[in-house]
Amino acid sequence: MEIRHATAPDQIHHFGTAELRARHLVEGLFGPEVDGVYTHQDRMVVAGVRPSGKARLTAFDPLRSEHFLERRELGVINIGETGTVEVDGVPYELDPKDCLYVGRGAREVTFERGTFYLVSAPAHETFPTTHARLKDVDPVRLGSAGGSNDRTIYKYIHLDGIRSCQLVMGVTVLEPGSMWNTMPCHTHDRRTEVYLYFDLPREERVVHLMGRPDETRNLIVANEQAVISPSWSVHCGFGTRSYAFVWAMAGENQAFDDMDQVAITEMR
Ligand SMILES: O=C(O)C(=O)C[C@H](O)C(=O)CO
Ligand SMILES: [Zn+2]
Repeated sequence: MEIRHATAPDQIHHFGTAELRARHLVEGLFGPEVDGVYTHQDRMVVAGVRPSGKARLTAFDPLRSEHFLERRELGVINIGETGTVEVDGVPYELDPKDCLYVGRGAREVTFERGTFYLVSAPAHETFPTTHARLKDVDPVRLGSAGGSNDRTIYKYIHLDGIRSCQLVMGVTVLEPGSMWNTMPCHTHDRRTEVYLYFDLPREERVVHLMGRPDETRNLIVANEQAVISPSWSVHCGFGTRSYAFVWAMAGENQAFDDMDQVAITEMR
């Protein structure tokens, strides 16, 4: 597991493309074993696995704990075909884009088939392990074809959905022909947010914008890559094709709407 330190807003104007990517872009998440990045931005763990047999969630060294979820909670989204996550002997069959929340204290978590994206944050309390299916979630339709941002937000882990200590997590799916996510954009100084882009054809890219609203930078992002956005950073993007993405947050509060909106005319 790779460790990444936090970035302060006054550092970003010194970054060239390579340093910006090294600090904020997460590539190569979906190997046969669970692996990923431990970021000091709100101490989130961003990981993934595309199991070839049965893959196990282990206690990586940066955690210094007996098992991964000893002091943490976990959100899992299946971005591939149907697969199984087993938690302490209980199997959960996740269809494409389904979510599983795993509460603090679970000891043995395994993955079979499917392609699983994992986000974890420190937890002070145990909430029940819960499976939520895409088809059972109330979709929130936003944007318009005219704005090239006609999209549907599926909120899974949030104050009115699956309860958690810190994690807030869901999936946004763009309609064919719509390219913009999260525009107009926002920051939320209370939370770090990580986007994982998926369902994007191999040759296509998302131009992801980050940085302070008045000093943005871009990352060119491929399918199944994630971007870590510090609390002070905007996070939005434009695809060369439609795509979906998983958004996940942790930090001070869990109010989804607690956003500091940025007018398009204020962006630089
Ligand atoms: O398409 C969108 O807009 C989003 O999905 C926005 C994210 O959910 C987000 O940034 C929440 O803070
Ligand atoms: Zn956000």
